[in-house]
Amino acid sequence: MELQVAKQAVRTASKLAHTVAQHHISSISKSDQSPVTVADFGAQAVIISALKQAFPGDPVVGEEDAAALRADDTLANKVWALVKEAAPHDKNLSERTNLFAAIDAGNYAGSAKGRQWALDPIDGTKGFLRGGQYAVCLALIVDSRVELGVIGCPNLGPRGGLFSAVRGKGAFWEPLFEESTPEKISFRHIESTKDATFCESVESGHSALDTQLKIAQSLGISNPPVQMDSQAKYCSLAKGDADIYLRLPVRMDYEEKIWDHAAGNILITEAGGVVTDMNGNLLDFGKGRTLKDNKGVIAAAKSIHSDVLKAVQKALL
Ligand SMILES: Nc1ncnc2c1ncn2[C@@H]1O[C@H](COP(=O)(O)OS(=O)(=O)O)[C@@H](OP(=O)(O)O)[C@H]1O
Ligand SMILES: [Mg+2]
Repeated sequence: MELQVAKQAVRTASKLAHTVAQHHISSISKSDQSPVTVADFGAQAVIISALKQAFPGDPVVGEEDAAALRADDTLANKVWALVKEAAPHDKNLSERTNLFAAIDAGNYAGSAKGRQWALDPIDGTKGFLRGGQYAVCLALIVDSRVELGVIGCPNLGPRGGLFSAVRGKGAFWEPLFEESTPEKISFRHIESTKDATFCESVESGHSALDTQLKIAQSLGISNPPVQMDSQAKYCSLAKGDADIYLRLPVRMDYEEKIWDHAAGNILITEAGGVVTDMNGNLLDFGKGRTLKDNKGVIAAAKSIHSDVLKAVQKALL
C-alpha cells in the first residue's frame, strides 16, 4: 500500500518537474532560477496531498514551506496552474488556498518514534537548472529507520528512472514515464577497491572534492570520478554504474538534511550496500529535520565499505 502510493506520487511529481525543466532548457533565460522554485513547490504539493489522503495521520518532513508563495501571487498562480495540470482530480487540491496548506503540511519537526515521511520535492536544484541530474525523493521512516524509499530521476538513462526499495524486499528500477514491470537492481561485483568508480557531487561547496580525490588515489583508483547532482548518485550505485559515494563535509557546522539522504539510504542497503557516516556509524534519521549526529556520508558495496572507511579516516587524521 505505502509503496504503491509513494510510487504514484513520485511519478506525478516527477512528470510535473520534467515538464518545467524541459521548458526551462529550451527557453532563452537559462539564468532564471524561478522554474526550479515553481517545480519544487508544485512537486511538494502533489506528493503531500497524496500522502495526506492515503495516510492522514502521518507527519511529513518536507523541504519547503509556503511562505514565499503566500507573499507572491504571480508565483502562486504559476504553481497552481502546474498542479492543476499534474493532478487535475486531486480532491485535496480543488482550490488554490489548499495549495498552501498542502505545502505547509511538510513542516513536521521530526521524531525518533513513530512514522514520518521525508520529502525532497526537487533534490539537486543546480542539476535541474543545468539540464543535468535531479531527483524527486520520498521516504518512509519508522522509529528512526528508513523502511521505504522512492526516487524519481527524469534524466537518468534514456527512459528516466523510478527507483524503489522496501526493507527486506530488495531494490528496483523501472522506467519513469511508462508503466512496466520493475527490475531488481544491485551493486556490481568488484574484487578490489582499485577497480572502483567514485560518484560524487558536482558542487565543491557540498562535498570536499579535493580530499575525496586523495582518498580515491590512496585506494588505488584510477577511474575518473563520475560527478552528478542529487540523490541520483545513490541510484547510480544501486544499479551498478558506480561503486562508492563519498560526501565529506566542507564545513563541520553543516547538518545534512534527512530528505537529502533518506530514500537513497534504503536503496543502497537493499541493493547490497552499506551507508555510514565518516565515523562508521549508521545514519540516524530520528534526530529531527537534520542528521545532527552524523558527519559525512560513505556509501559503498558491503565488500569494500570497510576499506573505504579506513581510507577516509586515514585521510582525515
Ligand atoms: N554546505 C553543504 N554541504 C552539504 N550539502 C549541502 C550544503 N548546502 C546545501 N546542501 C544540500 O545539498 C543538496 C544537493 O546535494 P548534491 O550533492 O546533489 O549537490 S548538487 O546538487 O551537486 O549541488 C541540496 O539539496 P537541494 O537543495 O534539494 O538541491 C542541499 O540540501
Ligand atoms: Mg536536496
